[in-house]
Formats: sequence, C-alpha cells, structure tokens
Amino acid sequence: MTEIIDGNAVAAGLREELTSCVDTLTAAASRPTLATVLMSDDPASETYVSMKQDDCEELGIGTRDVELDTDAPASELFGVVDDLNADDDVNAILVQSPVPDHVDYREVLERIDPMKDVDAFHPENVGRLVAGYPRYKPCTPHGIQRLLAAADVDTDGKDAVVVGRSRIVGKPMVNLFIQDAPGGNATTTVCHSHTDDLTAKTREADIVVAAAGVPELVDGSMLKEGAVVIDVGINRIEAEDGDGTTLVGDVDFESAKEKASAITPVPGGVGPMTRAMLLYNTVKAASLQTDTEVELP
Ligand SMILES: Nc1nc(=O)c2c([nH]1)NC[C@@H]1CN(c3ccc(C(=O)N[C@@H](CCC(=O)O)C(=O)O)cc3)C=[N+]21
Repeated sequence: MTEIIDGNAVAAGLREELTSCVDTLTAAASRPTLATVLMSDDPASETYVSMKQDDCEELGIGTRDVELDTDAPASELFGVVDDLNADDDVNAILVQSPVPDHVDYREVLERIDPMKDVDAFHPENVGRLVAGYPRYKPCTPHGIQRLLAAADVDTDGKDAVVVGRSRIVGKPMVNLFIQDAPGGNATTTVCHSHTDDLTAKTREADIVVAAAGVPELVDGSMLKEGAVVIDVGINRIEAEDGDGTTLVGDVDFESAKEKASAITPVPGGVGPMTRAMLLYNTVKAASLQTDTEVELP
C-alpha cells in the first residue's frame, strides 16, 4: 500500500507543539511577531499571505500586514523594510514574492535584517546554510525534511534526486540533503531543464523531490518501484472541464502512486509544511532576539 503523506496533519502537529513555545516567549519576553509585506494583486499571492496571517493568529503569534500598490516605487518598499528592521516589536519579515518587475527582489532580500529573515533568502543566511551552520532553514526544504521524518523515511545513505535548481527550493534542498543526518546524509543528484536524460536519473532514486515548476513532469514510468515522492509543484492550470483553474503538482499523482511507497499530494502535502516552518522560524527568530530559550520541536 502506498502511503499518502498527510502534510496537513504533520503541519497541525507542529503548530500545536509551537504554541507552547509562543506562550513561553510571550510570557518571558514579548509576543513573537511576523510582518508580511505584499506588493502584488495576484489572487494566489493574496491567498498565501492571508493563510500565513491566519496561521500566526491560531498560534498567538502577532502580525503586521503591509500592502503596497503594485505601481509604488521600489523606494517605498525599501522604506517599509527599513522601518520593519528598526522595529523592535517585529521579529520576522517576509516579503512575498513575486514583486513587480520594476522592483529588484534581490535588493529587497539583501535589505532585510538577516536576523529577521525567516525565509532564509538573505545571502548571509544562504551562506550559513551552504557552509553547514544554518541559522534559519528555508521553509520548503525544511518542511520536506520534516515530512520525510514523519513518514519514517531515513535519508541516510539513500539516493535522492532533486528536480529543479531554484534558489528557494532546489538549491537549499540539495544543501540540506548533503548535510548530516537527521534528514541529510543522502547521496544527492540535482536535475534541471538542461539535464540530458531525466528519467535515467529519477529511476535510480530512492527519494524524488519534484520542484521544477512544470505540471506533472514526473510520472510513474520515471520512478523506481518503492520510491518516495515529494511534490513541491503548485501549478494552477486550466480545468479539464474548461471551468476555471485547478491545482496540480509537478508529479502525475495517479501513475506515480502506483510505483511509490509514499507520496505527497497537492494540495495537502508540502504547502502546509512550508507555512508551518515559517512559524517555526518566526518562533526561533523571537527566541534569538530576546535571548529566551525555548525547546523547538
Ligand atoms: N517570500 C516568500 N516566501 C514564501 O514562502 C513564498 C513566497 N514568497 N512566494 C510564493 C511561495 C509559495 N508559497 C506557498 C506556501 C504555502 C502554500 C500552501 O499552503 N498551499 C496549500 C493550499 C494550496 C491552495 O489551495 O492554493 C496546499 O498546498 O495544500 C502554497 C504556496 C510560499 N511562497
């Protein structure tokens, strides 16, 4: 029987455990607080940001909600980041991507105080991760490590194939997989759009992480029997009945399920874990900034 890894359930368990950390920090120091900055009219971005805000409220984490017009000058966004950096009541800052074309996202990321950078996208935090002493682990790959652990998948000595080399998923996933266990010590191959024979690589894998942003790229014929399949894709495509859009992953779930020993669904897999690890990093940020120890789950 193929295990369907329930990201909603694993994330809910983690949120529950984080609640006591939030209570400890609130009592001993101050309420952990996350600021979200949205500069987009994209309904998906709006939904993600409001889900993140709702998660915070559920745990007792404070929120700041900044929204900017998409035609505002970049300097206005920089000013918002500067103010949030300087605000001692704000522990964590997330500038939702994508930002409009006239804003250089890289400049935004480099402006965020690395101590408040709960996405772990600032070069200092990327550098620490690559060097092997991460401060914050990037939310999606960290969430994937937690999902694998929850499904009793030991990565140590396994062959992992990461499909996709993005800054926010593929690259940090590789870095976490090649670090020490738990969740690491995997022999890791990274594939991307210039990979000559993707199927030859994925067929060798004990663990496949599909993070290419290509709908249903990985199907059952590309998998080894018993592989563990993690689907990071969130592609909104036209519904088959022509009525609106539907959400599909980077994995063809039905055929992949026939081969896999365990697989994550979309929705309800990696997405909720990404949000849970953002809460985790926010709690960690508050703990670091207030010198208050908490036992992170
Ligand atoms: N600075 C920044 N940090 C991010 O972490 C970031 C970002 N920008 N920009 C966009 C991506 C995307 N992302 C998602 C997180 C959770 C779900 C999620 O919870 N999805 C649910 C619901 C999906 C739905 O119904 O739309 C699920 O998969 O079950 C999806 C997408 C974070 N991102």
